Amino acid sequence: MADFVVVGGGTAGCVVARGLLDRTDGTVLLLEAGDHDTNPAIHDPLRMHELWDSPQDWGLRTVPQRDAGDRVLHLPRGRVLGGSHALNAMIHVRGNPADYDGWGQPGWSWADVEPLFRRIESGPLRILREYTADPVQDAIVESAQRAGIPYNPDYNDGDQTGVSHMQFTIADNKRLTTSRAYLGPVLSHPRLTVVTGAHVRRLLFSGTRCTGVEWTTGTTSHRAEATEVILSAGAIGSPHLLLRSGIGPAPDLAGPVVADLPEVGNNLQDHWLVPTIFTTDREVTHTPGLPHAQTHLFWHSRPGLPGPDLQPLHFSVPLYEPWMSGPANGFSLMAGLIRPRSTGRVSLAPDGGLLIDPRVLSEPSDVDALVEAVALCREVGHGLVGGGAGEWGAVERYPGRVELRDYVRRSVVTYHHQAGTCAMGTVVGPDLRVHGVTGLRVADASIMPEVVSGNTNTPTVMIAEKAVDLMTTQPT
Ligand SMILES: Cc1cc2nc3c(=O)[nH]c(=O)nc-3n(C[C@H](O)[C@H](O)[C@H](O)COP(=O)(O)OP(=O)(O)OC[C@H]3O[C@@H](n4cnc5c(N)ncnc54)[C@H](O)[C@@H]3O)c2cc1C
Repeated sequence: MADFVVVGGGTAGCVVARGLLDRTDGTVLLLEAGDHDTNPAIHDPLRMHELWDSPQDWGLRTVPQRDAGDRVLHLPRGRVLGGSHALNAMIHVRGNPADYDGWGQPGWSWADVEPLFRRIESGPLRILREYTADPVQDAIVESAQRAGIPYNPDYNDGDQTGVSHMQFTIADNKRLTTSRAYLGPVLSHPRLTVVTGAHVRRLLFSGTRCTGVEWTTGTTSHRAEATEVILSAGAIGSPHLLLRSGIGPAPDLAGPVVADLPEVGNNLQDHWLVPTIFTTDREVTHTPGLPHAQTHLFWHSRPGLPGPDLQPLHFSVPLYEPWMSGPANGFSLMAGLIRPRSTGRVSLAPDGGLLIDPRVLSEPSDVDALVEAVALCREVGHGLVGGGAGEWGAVERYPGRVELRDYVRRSVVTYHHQAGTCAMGTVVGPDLRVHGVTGLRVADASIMPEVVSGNTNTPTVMIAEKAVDLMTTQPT
C-alpha cells in the first residue's frame, strides 16, 4: 500500500513525485511504461530527430484526417522517464497571461500561477537564455525585423509579441528534463519506488473510490493500492486510462460505468505547423549544445485578436515531409498556429486501444490563419534571398508556386502540444479531482481547458507544481 501512486513519469509525473516526497511524509510509487533515459540521443539537443519512432516514442498515429488530405499523422509522445520532455525541442514558454485568466478556474488566473513559473525557473529547471545562435538564426531575426516585426528580448515577461531568441530547458549543453532535474536527485529516496516498464492498464475502484492501479511488466500483472492516485499519463494516456477504467461517456464505455463523464477524451486540442523551406548557397552551421530551432516569433493572423495566434518557429535545417525532396543545406520557417478553433477527440477502439482524431483543420478559420502564417514565413525567408543578408543565397523550395490553402491541407503536421482531454471544469475540478469519484486526480497537459498560446511543457510543469500545492493543502 502506497500513500500516493503516480501514473506516468513524464514532464508532470516527475514533478509531482518529487513534490510529494519533499512536502509530505508519504510513500510514493511512480509507474512509468518506458525505461530510464539512457539513450544518448535524448541528452544531445542536436539529436532529437533520432527519437521519433524510437523505443522512447509511443509512436501514436491519428485516424485519417479528412481535412488534411486524409493523411494519418504521427504524434510522437515520450515513453521514457522524462516523458515527452525527453523528446521535445526544449523551448521554454510560459504562455500568454490571458490564457490562464481565460480558463476562468478559481486559483488558476495569471496572478495565481505566475509565482509558480518563477518558482520553476529559479528552482530545479534552470533556463538557458544566453547563447550564441547559429548564424542563419540571427539572419532570420534581422529579416523579420525588416519585415516590421519588433525584436522582443523576453517573450516570457508578459508580452509575447515580436521575434525572439528562444529560451531553453538546457543545462551544460544537455537537455534538462523534469526527470533529470526533479526525479534524478531523489531516485534512491527511501519513500520513493520507481518502476519502469510498468504499463498501467486500469484504475481500481471500490464503488466510486479509486483504490489503486493495475499494471503489467511484460506478461506479468501487478496491483498496488493507494490512498490517492495521480494520473500524469499525458493528454492521450490519461483519458485513455479513464476510459478503460469506466470513467467517460457511459454509452462508449465497454465495462461497468464508474462515473458517467461525457467530456473525457473530448476537447482534444493541439497546435499545428506548416513547413516553408528554403535552401541556401552558404553552408548553414550548427552550434553544439543547441537544438535546430533557436528563434521564433509571436504574431497575429489578423487585426483585433486579443493575443498572438501565430508562432512561426525557425529551424536551421530543411524539414522535408516524406513527399518532399531537396538539398540538405538550408532552413525551415515552420508556420505555427497556436489559437486553433478545431478540436477533436480521443476515444476507445473496440479492442480497448485508442482512436485519436484531432480533426485538424475542420474549422476553415484555422486554414485562413495558417495561410497568413505561411505568407509571413515566406516574407521573412525571402529576406535571405537577396539584398543585405543576400550572401545566404536562399531559394524557396516549399511551398513554391502552389495554391496555399491546398498546400496547408497537404503539409500540416502537429506542433506536439496536445491538451484538453480531461479538462478542468468538465472532467476535473480546480482541485484536479476527477468529478464523481474520490481518491483520484489528474495532473498533466490534459487538464488545460484551452491549450495555452505557446509551447506546453513549462505550463505542464506549472500544473504539476500546482497539483502538489493542492494535494498538500487539501489532502484526500
Ligand atoms: C516532439 C515534441 C516536441 C515538443 N517540443 C516542445 C518544446 O520545445 N517546448 C514545449 O514547451 N513543449 C514541447 N512539446 C510538448 C511537451 O513536451 C508536452 O506538452 C509535455 O511533455 C506534456 O507533459 P505531460 O506530463 O502531460 O505528458 P508526458 O510528458 O508525455 O508524460 C506522460 C508519461 O506517462 C507515461 N504513460 C502514458 N501512459 C502510461 C501508462 N498507461 N502506464 C504507464 N505510463 C504511462 C508516458 O510514457 C510518459 O512518460 C513537445 C512534444 C513533443 C512530443
